[in-house]
Amino acid sequence: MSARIIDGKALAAGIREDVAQRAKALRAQGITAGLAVVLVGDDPASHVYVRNKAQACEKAGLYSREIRLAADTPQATLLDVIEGLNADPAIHGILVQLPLPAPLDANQVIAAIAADKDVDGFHISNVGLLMTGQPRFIPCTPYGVMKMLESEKVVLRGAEAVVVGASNIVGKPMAMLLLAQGATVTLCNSKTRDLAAQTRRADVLVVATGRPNMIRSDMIKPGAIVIDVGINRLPDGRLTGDVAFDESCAVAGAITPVPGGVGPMTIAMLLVNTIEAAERSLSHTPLLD
Ligand SMILES: Nc1nc(=O)c2c([nH]1)NC[C@@H]1CN(c3ccc(C(=O)N[C@@H](CCC(=O)O)C(=O)O)cc3)C=[N+]21
Repeated sequence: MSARIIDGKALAAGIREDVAQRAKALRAQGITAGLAVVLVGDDPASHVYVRNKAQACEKAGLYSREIRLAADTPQATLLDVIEGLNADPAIHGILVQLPLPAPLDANQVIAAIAADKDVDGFHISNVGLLMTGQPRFIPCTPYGVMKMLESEKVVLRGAEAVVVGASNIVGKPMAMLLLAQGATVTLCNSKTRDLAAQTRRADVLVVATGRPNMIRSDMIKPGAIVIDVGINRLPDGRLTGDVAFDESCAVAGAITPVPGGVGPMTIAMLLVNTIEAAERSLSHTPLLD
């Protein structure tokens, strides 16, 4: 038996096509949806993601603006940049690439982003809305994972879902989304006593730890749906996930590859959130005074 490979790249392409249609309809009403990406410092991996995001915007007919700042940019300067984007009518979505170089305070920076332009869904008001079942912006990676599960017609109601990794960006919102669909959710962290005992119970296993190949085939329930959020660059330059892919294919029912799995979906959902923000701006245009 060999697992179905969930093609994130193909699914993302379809979603981006849909965004392109919506962008075209908005342009007909005089609005070009705009995304600002703020990149502080010169981490080479971050540059690759930022370039991918800009390309995806361009292909879908969105305006994108890149703001590159030096690694030693003061906190106050970064906050000023965000204030400017908050007030800029050409910008509907703002993304500040994380992690920020030390000693910048990411929590304070995220809090400064206008909640209705927070297309990452990281602002506490958006986190609170998600947690209480009134989502405004759903964080892109877990949102993309839900779209993959939907496309696979995975039944979440009553399913055992295990999420490994409890970050604000992936694990915690992932758990909330699975719970909202009726799954029984276990959220594991680096202190979990017997991780394998947890993962082996999972009908749906989502892994976001940043540790290459930490999930081995003997930690997977036969037939399980395995979603690998990890993107790790090995010393030889290749990318690998948090799940040992080849051996896990023999056990899982379906599995996402790396690359070509969750990564492209993250970018697609960023475009979805941006077009959503632009559409909302149309219906909430303040009256001139
Ligand atoms: N505020 C913020 N929001 C983010 O969404 C965010 C962030 N900060 N910081 C960094 C991470 C990482 N991230 C990726 C997005 C797409 C791919 C992607 O498209 N990956 C391709 C391969 C890319 C390659 O070849 O390196 C794939 O998996 O097939 C990867 C990583 C978004 N992030």
